[in-house]
Amino acid sequence: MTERIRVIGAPLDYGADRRGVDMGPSAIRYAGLAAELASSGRTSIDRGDLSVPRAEERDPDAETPPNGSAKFVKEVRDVCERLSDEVADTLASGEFPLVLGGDHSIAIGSMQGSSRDAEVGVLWFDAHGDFNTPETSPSGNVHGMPMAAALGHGSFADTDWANASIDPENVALVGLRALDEKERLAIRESPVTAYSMSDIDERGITAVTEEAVEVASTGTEGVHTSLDLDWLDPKEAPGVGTPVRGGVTYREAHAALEIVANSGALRSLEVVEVNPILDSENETASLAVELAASALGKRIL
Ligand SMILES: NC(=[NH2+])NCCC[C@H](N)C(=O)O
Ligand SMILES: [Mn+2]
Ligand SMILES: [Mn+2]
Repeated sequence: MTERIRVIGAPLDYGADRRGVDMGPSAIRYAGLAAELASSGRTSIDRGDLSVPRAEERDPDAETPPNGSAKFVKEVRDVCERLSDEVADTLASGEFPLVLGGDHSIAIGSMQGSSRDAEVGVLWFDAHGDFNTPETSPSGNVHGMPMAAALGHGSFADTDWANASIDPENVALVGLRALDEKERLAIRESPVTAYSMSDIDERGITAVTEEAVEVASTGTEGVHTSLDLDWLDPKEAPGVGTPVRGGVTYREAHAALEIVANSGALRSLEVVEVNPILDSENETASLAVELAASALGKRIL
């Protein structure tokens, strides 16, 4: 991996209930992203943040979405369309897209942009499946829907902004431990491969991640990796909006992302759900920086 990294901030918080995740990109930069990328032997350029309308400027009509079950879908769509273009442009310029969230709904734009001109698989490191549709979601929050959106499930089937050309056979979800009832059924019925925390307990992080990389990369031109910081145990990553105990440890997370780097298949990366308001002295943002560096080739020796 020698391409220059293009850092793209997507300070979106319309997909989640808890405010503050819009400050994620700043917190991640403040935690030393540029220096860490440089110390990984990578050159990078920071394109700043995509503009996101402030909550205070929200269109009051947008709070009542047409189907009543995906909140602020208009705002999410607007940002995801611009993010998709930026990611596609980055790849077309021969650069590597590193997207900083923002809540996880931005993954809809990242996945669409990354898969626009290539067969792409997805590695999804998350406590959650994010496999709800507007029809199944108990919360209406779009950050619980991006994987289903990219695969064109439910009412996302009729949209052109959400649907990405990703084969579910090349999707691997890793570290699941909090699923809603209908979401769980949808994952079981889908051809995606899902590894729960129980699989990690039984087989270890190395075996699970190696297999997940295989699933995501076989027959593709590269893999988009989406890292939700709530994948880690809340003791390591307290600054997230939807913490779930029983997550992976600090070392397991690094081990997994080093395997991703070693595969040589990484095409685009995003780190999401860092919420500095809920964090303790920016430690979750620092973790996001470290883990991004591991995924991008940083090694101890
Ligand atoms: N990206 C996330 N943190 N997603 C959490 C989703 C939580 C829950 N499953 C929901 O759909 O509302
Ligand atoms: Mn999550
Ligand atoms: Mn998520």
